[in-house]
Amino acid sequence: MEVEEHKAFTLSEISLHSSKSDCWLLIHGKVYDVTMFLEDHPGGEDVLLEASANGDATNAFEDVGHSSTATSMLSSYLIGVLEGTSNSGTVDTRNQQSSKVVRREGVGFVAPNTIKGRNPSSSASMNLFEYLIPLIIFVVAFGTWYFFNKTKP
Ligand code: HEM
Repeated sequence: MEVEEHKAFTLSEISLHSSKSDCWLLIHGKVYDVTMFLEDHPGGEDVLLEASANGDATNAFEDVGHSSTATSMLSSYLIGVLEGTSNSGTVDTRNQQSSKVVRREGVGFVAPNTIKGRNPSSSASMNLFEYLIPLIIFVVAFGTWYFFNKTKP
């Protein structure tokens, strides 16, 4: 579909589509229908539904640090633009977003960029702790077992 054919939607109209059976996202002034993508999204459907309900999903999308593959996938879900936006979608409505946090079931509220492995500066130290702590536990447990078995009469 050519860009010129895209419909213009108002913010209130876009906000009506934030359910599992009908989910739209507003990213960089463009409107995407991600209903069919919910189940396939590597980050899970909850974050998409949450971002959809929050109004403008631009920050949520950008904060995750999506790959260029993810960004290029956007065009396949494009259905229109935000009213008052040029078709290049340059408007920035991010300040209208009610919240910058996303909810993952059972985990409470976490900022998208704190999700494991997505922040390159913290991922190195995260990995170190992930492996170091179990290793220390294992060494202590083995040492204790060895000590008691060796000192047995
Ligand atoms: C149409 C919009 C979207 C598309 C096409 C998309 C696509 C993708 C893709 C392909 C990945 C895999 C990693 C990568 O290639 O970057 C991903 C990961 C992720 N996405 Fe999205 N995404 C979209 C919107 C969003 C939004 C609005 C959020 C809100 C927070 C989000 C949150 C995440 C998270 C948290 C991950 C990381 C999963 C993990 O590594 O554990 N995505 N997304």
